[in-house]
Amino acid sequence: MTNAASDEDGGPETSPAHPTLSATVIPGPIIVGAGPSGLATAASLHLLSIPSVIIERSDGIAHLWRHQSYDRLSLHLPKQFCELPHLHFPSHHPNYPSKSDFVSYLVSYAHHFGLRPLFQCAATAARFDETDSLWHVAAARRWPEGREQVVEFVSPWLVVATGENAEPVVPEMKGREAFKGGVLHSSEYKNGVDCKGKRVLVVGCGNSGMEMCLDLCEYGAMPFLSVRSGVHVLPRELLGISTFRLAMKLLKWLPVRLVDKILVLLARMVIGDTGKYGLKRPKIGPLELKNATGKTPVLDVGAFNLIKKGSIKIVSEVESLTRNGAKFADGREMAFDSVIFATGYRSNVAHWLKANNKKFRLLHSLQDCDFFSDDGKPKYPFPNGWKGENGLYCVGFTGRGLLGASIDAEKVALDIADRWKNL
Ligand SMILES: Cc1cc2nc3c(=O)[nH]c(=O)nc-3n(C[C@H](O)[C@H](O)[C@H](O)COP(=O)(O)OP(=O)(O)OC[C@H]3O[C@@H](n4cnc5c(N)ncnc54)[C@H](O)[C@@H]3O)c2cc1C
Ligand SMILES: NC(=O)C1=CN([C@@H]2O[C@H](COP(=O)(O)OP(=O)(O)OC[C@H]3O[C@@H](n4cnc5c(N)ncnc54)[C@H](OP(=O)(O)O)[C@@H]3O)[C@@H](O)[C@H]2O)C=CC1
Ligand SMILES: O=C(O)C(=O)Cc1c[nH]c2ccccc12
Repeated sequence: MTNAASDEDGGPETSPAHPTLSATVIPGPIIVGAGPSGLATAASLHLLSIPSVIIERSDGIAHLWRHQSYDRLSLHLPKQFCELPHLHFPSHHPNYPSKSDFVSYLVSYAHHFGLRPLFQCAATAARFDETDSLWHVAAARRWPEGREQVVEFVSPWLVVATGENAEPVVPEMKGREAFKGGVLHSSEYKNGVDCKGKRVLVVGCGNSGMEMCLDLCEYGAMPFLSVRSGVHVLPRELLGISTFRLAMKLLKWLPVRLVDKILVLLARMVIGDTGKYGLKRPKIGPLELKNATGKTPVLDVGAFNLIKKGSIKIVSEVESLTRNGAKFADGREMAFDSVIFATGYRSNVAHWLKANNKKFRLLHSLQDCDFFSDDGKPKYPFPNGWKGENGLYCVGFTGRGLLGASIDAEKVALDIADRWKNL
């Protein structure tokens, strides 16, 4: 077994830096997060014979996929672009695996590489101690009988794999307390079974917002999609092949701006002028925008057609919620039964990686951590955001989905292996 903390094997050792806190010295890297990124890193390390410990706040692997996504979710990219290093998807999985296919792939992946994360174990504070040159990660661990304990893990390496989508973002909105209907974030939406005949306002037109509107229509609800700024809508398939695959092929020969022009032109031929229906395209092309800001184009699986038919109604930015509904930036006011915020997610790194927390740094006169910005993402864009100083690594913050996470994971494992040999 390569992936278990030494407290399960031989009893904890006490760190000299914190005599009051019982600390577990990890014989390899500490990986925070058992999503695809953490699992991919641990598997890649395992193949290099390096043990690691994954700590995960949830009760199992891939929390986002098991608990924070809607029922109809499937991958928008073909499986070849979503697989983790060293293990293919089973051949019987469809080209675009469903959520449950993906979860079962991740479960087999963890099993295949003998990965056994410590569950119900949330990193609450991590810092590099210059006196012992080690990372100290404090975590809140909940035991099966419900007892909670603060534990500490100590290692020369810390791999941050908590994801770009760690916490739902719900914007503060005037009138929210007055609204008497239901309010959800997209991470809580499962399906539209309770929404038949209801007027539902969906705020945010990324992939989640668009696909929930499609789902709501199929359940007989009346969705209204609030759009704040531009968005690129591309059909999931163009010319009979996956749009993403086509883009990857074209990028081998052509610069990104030209590929973007081709994609937008083809999309216009296939689905028409999205701007005419209230979904204006940003000036920057879809791939260039994704690379620069992480903003993902919508890979449409049917919502746009319903927008054209008028089954999904586009409305402008929400100005405020009211007792019965919402007021919009264009002055209109409408009644709604419920509101779903499909307003995205954020990283939580700034809350627990203390070298990145300005207040903590000032209080303890710690050096500035140059690696993460205040939004909890690495300052250096792909492909340079995976390695910090003093054995700090970061996997899955490239703004490039699962493919980016896999690339990071392999780099991190090789780099740690290099240092491992020289210990
Ligand atoms: C609805 C949805 C669909 C998506 N579909 C695709 C797709 O089809 N293709 C694609 O390439 N990408 C997709 N993405 C992007 C997505 O970010 C990745 O697919 C993937 O889940 C990222 O993996 P990750 O391990 O980096 O992060 P996550 O999957 O978010 O995993 C991070 C893990 O860290 C844990 N964690 C967080 N904080 C702590 C803490 N303090 N202590 C301990 N554990 C912690 C979380 O519980 C979680 O299990 C999608 C994202 C969303 C939201
Ligand atoms: N099957 C798949 O592959 C799926 C993949 N995903 C992925 O998950 C990630 C998250 O997607 P998603 O949940 O859609 O989030 P996104 O971050 O992609 O989109 C958020 C949307 O909410 C809007 N928004 C944010 N804040 C506000 C605000 N204060 N007021 C009004 N509008 C606001 C944004 O508008 P603006 O542009 O103006 O900021 C944007 O339209 C993405 O990478 C996405 O591709 C999601 C669903 C399915
Ligand atoms: O769905 C996501 O969040 C992804 O990040 C997948 C993805 C990575 N690179 C892209 C480029 C265009 C569209 C989707 C993706």
